[in-house]
This record gives sequence, C-alpha cells and structure tokens, in this order.
Amino acid sequence: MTSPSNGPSSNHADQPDSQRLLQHDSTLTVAQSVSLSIGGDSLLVVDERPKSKDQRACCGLLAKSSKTTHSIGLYNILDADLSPAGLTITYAQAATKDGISVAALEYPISEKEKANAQTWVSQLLDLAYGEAQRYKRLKVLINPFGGKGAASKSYHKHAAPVFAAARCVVDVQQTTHRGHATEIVEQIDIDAYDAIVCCSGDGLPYEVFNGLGKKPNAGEALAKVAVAMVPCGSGNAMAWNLCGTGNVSVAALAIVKGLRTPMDLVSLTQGNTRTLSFLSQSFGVIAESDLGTDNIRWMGAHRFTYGFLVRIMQRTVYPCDLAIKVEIDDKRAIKDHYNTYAHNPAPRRSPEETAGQSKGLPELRYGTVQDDLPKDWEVIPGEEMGNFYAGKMAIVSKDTNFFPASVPNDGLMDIVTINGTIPRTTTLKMMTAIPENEFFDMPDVKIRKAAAYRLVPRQKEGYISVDGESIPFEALQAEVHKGLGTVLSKSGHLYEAEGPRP
Ligand SMILES: Nc1ncnc2c1ncn2[C@@H]1O[C@H](COP(=O)(O)OP(=O)(O)OP(=O)(O)O)[C@@H](O)[C@H]1O
Repeated sequence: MTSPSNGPSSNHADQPDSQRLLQHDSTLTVAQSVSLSIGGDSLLVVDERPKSKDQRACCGLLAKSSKTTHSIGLYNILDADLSPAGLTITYAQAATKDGISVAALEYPISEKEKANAQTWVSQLLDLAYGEAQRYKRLKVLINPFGGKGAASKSYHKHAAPVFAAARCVVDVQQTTHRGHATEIVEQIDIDAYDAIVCCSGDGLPYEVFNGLGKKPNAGEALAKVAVAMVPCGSGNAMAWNLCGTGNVSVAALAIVKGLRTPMDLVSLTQGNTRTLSFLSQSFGVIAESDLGTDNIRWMGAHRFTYGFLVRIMQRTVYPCDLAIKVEIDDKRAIKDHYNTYAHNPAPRRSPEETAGQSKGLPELRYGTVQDDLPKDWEVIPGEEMGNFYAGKMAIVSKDTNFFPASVPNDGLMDIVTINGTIPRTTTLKMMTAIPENEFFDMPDVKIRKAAAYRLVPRQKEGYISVDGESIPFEALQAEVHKGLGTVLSKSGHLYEAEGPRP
C-alpha cells in the first residue's frame, strides 16, 4: 500500500535527499536470505528462507517456491529499530476498507551485521520521514461526546497503536465540558509538546487555537505547537483538508508523517471580544441549515440537507450590511493566484522565525468591528443575501470542496456570496455542482479573495457559524493573519483537495 490518499501530497521519498542517500548501498541482507531493499518510494522485502514444513505444505501439496516478496510504501514505515533482539520494522498496512493497522517485521541481526544494519536503518528512516519530525510529542485531547460518544474508543483502538508504533510520546486527556480544551491549552507548556491532537470534530481545534491565542506569548505558542485532528466528530473538515481522510487510523498515520505547515488564522471581533477562526464563518442559508435545525437532530446527517432544502424552497433572504477588503475579485485571477501558489515552494517557518514571533496576538490592521469602516473597503449590496460563506480551508465537510482555491498560507480568505433570489433550480444545481468541482465557475456564485470583511446582520435573530460553532447574532469583523497558526499536513503545502478547474 502506498500513500492512502491521491490528493496533492508529494511523496517525501522524491525529495532530492533520497537521490543522494540511495547512491549508497540500499539493500540489507538479514537472516541469510532476506533482502531488504530501499527503492524510490518503497521498501522491497524478498524472503527466500526455506519455509517450515507446515508452511510448505498446503492442502497436502508442496508449494512451488519458497520466495516471497512484499513491498511497503516508505510513507507507511512507522519505525525501524535495532535492539539486542534484532531488527524490528513497524509499518502501516491496509486493514479494513478505509483503515490501516500496525504490522511488524522482525529479523535476528548478528553482532558483525550490526554496524551495517544501523546505517541502513538510519537511511530507511530518513527516507520514510523526509522532513517530517520523528517521535513527535503529542498532547491528545478527546471529546468523549464526539462521534456519538465513540471518540475515546476509536482513538484507543485505531489511533493509539499507530502513535505507539511510531514511538510518539503521548499524553491523553479527555475534555469534561465545553470550553475545557481552551482552558487546558491556555495553561499548556509549549516546550513540552510538538502538536495538540484533537480527537473530535472541528469544535475542539477551534478551542485549541483560541487557547493558544490566549497565552501571553500567543504568537510564539501558535508558531511552535501544531494543531492536528483525529476525526471523531460530525464535521471533520480539518482532517479532510490536512490528511485527506475521515478515517481515524489513516489520520493518525498522517499525523505521524505530518509536516509542520504554517497556516493563516482569522481574527474575529464582536463587541469587545476577539476570537480566532481556522476554518470558516457563515451567515445565511448554510449557517441556518447547520445551526438552526437542532429541533430535527434525530435526522442525523440529513438534517443539514433537509434544512437547506426547506429554506431554498422558501427562497429566504438574510439581509445584511457587508463590506469587504477585496484583494482579488475575478475568477480567472483567483485561479492564477492558486496556480502560482501551488507551483511555488511550500512556505516554511524557520526556528529563528518561530522564536522571533510577536509576544501576543498580532495587532489588528483594520481595528475592530466598533471602529469606523476603513474607506477602501468595498461595500457589497446585502439586502438580498442568500448565503455568505468565508473559508480558510477548501473542504468544509466530507465531499464538500466548497473553496477549491483556498490555500493554507496566502494571507487571504475566500468569500462566497450568493443572492437569495436566484431561481430554486439554480440553487439545487449548485448542490450537485460541488462534488463535480463545477460550483466555483457557476455565474451566480460570486467569489472574492479578501484580507478582511465586516458583516452586520439586519434582522434581530438568526445564526452566524464560526468553524461550525454558533456565535452571537451581531455585527462581526474578520481579518486574516498570514501564517499565524501551525498545523500538521500531509503535503506541507496544499490542502488535500482538488484546486479550481483550469
Ligand atoms: N466533555 C464535553 N462536554 C460537553 N461538550 C464538550 C465536551 N468536550 C467538548 N465539548 C464541546 O463539544 C462541541 C463539539 O465538539 P467537536 O469538536 O467534537 O465537534 P462536532 O463535529 O460538532 O462534534 P459532534 O460529533 O459532537 O457533533 C465543541 O463545542 C466542544 O466545546
């Protein structure tokens, strides 16, 4: 099995270092007749040991050859270790339909083979991890109510064995109440952990970013400690974008192999409060369909679709005052921006930059929602707003690549606005256009790349959703901070989503 996703992740083994390392002898022979060869992106195991009598005979017949070959993707190698007992290689193998499980190969190593084997092990691990940090120190937070109450069991059964096999240092804690993750993280020692892993939906990462943001040294904390997700909630956008999966074990592998990736965060001000958002903010039909349908929770995942359809049939509008600090307004130019970003080297943050981060959160360049509206912001007519959706990640939920041009670190959010009076048939077409990646190009879908916006609802009651959580229904201002946060991602560069069509 190679990398479990076909997203934009590059194979770490393709990095130039691999060429240099592979010039050395990359085959180790163990147990006399087992050869372990490191290839471009896999480890090839050829075992020619004579089989025991039991293994040779199958249904009373003699097997033709005792040679077995086995290829393991380097991405799936978790660890290789030489101990007095010999060489142990642990790796992830395909298990259930979508998942992986941990397997191991073990061979005795004689005293005189040891030095050679040690060099080979280092070479294997260098290629298997590339730029990814090994033996990560993880603070694991579990929302015991996530995933209909199965988060803890899923973590221990499917993710913990992957972390253990990769020799991650793990400290597990369950949250006991709403807001607990923020409290835990606000007090956390940022030098003790490389990443905080949320076994939850998108609610816990939202709390974790805000906990880091509350620290007196927020800038440094957000640069040093990466945030990651083991998908255990109903909305697992973070895992889909960064790991390309909604599967617990595959996400754990992606975290083990995850590359530290600086990611933009958005500051939101409402009244006197300031919070951070990593995923999205919505107002109008999507926020209402998500948050305004609690009375039909029994419907499960269909609740959103039902709520959406009801509102579309009523052709509801959500009037608001909207002003945007627009940076790119044209779909062609947005596609060019995406392509330029995708073809440029992945942004990295050096250790010096991490250490030199500002103490607290960065200053707000555009002030708060209580200040005068900056003069150069574009005022957008909002009387007939149907849907306002600002995204900082591409995928908002499974199979829903709503913001295909979104990238982790361009200092911009993608804002989609749709008029609420467009024909119902068009709105329904939009729903089917998303999985086909045709939504972006639809004429009724207005998309802007923006640095900031202000939205003031005109009605008294309604819903505003931030990262899937409900916030007060009142005036809101948002601005992006380029590369303020850190996540662990599979590609180190792009989200695991198809970009906009050429
Ligand atoms: N122990 C707890 N008790 C009650 N609420 C909690 C607890 N731990 C976390 N929460 C809250 O649960 C909410 C949902 O969290 P989660 O990250 O799992 O997102 P979700 O995808 O919405 O999950 P769900 O599967 O529950 O719908 C968050 O707002 C979080 O603050």
